[in-house]
Amino acid sequence: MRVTVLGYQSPYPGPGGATPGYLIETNEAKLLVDCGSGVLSQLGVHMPIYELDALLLSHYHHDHVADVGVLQYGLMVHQLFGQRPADKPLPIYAPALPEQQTKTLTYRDATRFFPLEEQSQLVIGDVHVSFRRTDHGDGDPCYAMRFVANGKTIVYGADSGPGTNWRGFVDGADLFICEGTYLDHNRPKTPNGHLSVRQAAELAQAHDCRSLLVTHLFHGYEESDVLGQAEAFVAGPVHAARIGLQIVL
Ligand SMILES: Nc1ccn([C@@H]2O[C@@H]3COP(=O)(O)O[C@H]3[C@H]2O)c(=O)n1
Repeated sequence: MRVTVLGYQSPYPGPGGATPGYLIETNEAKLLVDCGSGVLSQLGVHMPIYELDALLLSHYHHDHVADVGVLQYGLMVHQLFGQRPADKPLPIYAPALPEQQTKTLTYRDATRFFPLEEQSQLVIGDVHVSFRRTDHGDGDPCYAMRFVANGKTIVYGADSGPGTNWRGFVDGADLFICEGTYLDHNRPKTPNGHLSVRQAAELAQAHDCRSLLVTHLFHGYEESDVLGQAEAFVAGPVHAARIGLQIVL
C-alpha cells in the first residue's frame, strides 16, 4: 500500500495548502480518504481524478469535505468527455448521519452515496476497510478507518479526542495516521475532540504501532516542533504530514 498526503491542515488551508485528504493506493484500488479544501488540485498531481475507485469520508466537518462538490463536477465532466464510464458513479462511503449532509452525495451519474455505520465492512479491490467511531463532534459520528491489504495495515484516525476506544483497532498497525491538532503551547485544558501531537505519539506507542504519521496540523506549525513533541513514539519512524509526502508499506 502507498499513502500520499494530499492535505493535512486544519482548520483552513494555509497559502498553497490543503485540509485533510489522503490517497491510498494498492495494485487494485485507488481510494481518496477525506476530501478537504485544496485536495482535488493535489490529487491531480498524482493521478487523473477520473481513475478514483472510491471516496471515503470520516465525517462532515468542512475541513474534511470542502472539495466534494468540485470532485462531483469534475467526474461529471470526465464522463461527458468519455474518460470515465457514464454508468460508473464514484461510490462515496460516508456516515449515515446527519441525514441532511448525505443528501448531496449522490449527484447525477457522477457519484453515489453509500451509508457507513460503525459495523460496516467494505472490500474495495484488494483492500478491506473497517470502521471505529471516534470521540469527535457534537453527537454526529466520525469514523476512523482501518485499511488492510497485502498483509499490511493502515489506520486513519480521522478526528479523534482522547475518549476514543482504540483497543482492537489500531494495535500493531504498520502505519497510524493520527491527528495532532495541538502543540503543547495551544493545547486546550479541556479535551475538545482532538489530540495534541504529544498525545498522538503516546497513543501510537501504547498501541504498538510500527510507524506514525502525525496530521491535522495548523499550517503555521514548524515541522521540528511537531517531530520534537512526538518524542514518545520510539517504536519506528515518525513523519510530520506535509503535502506530497508518500509512505510505502
Ligand atoms: N478550540 C478549537 C476549536 C477548533 N479548532 C480547529 O477548528 C477545526 C474545526 O474542524 P475540526 O476538523 O474539528 O478541526 C478543528 C480545529 O482544527 C481548534 O484548533 N481549536
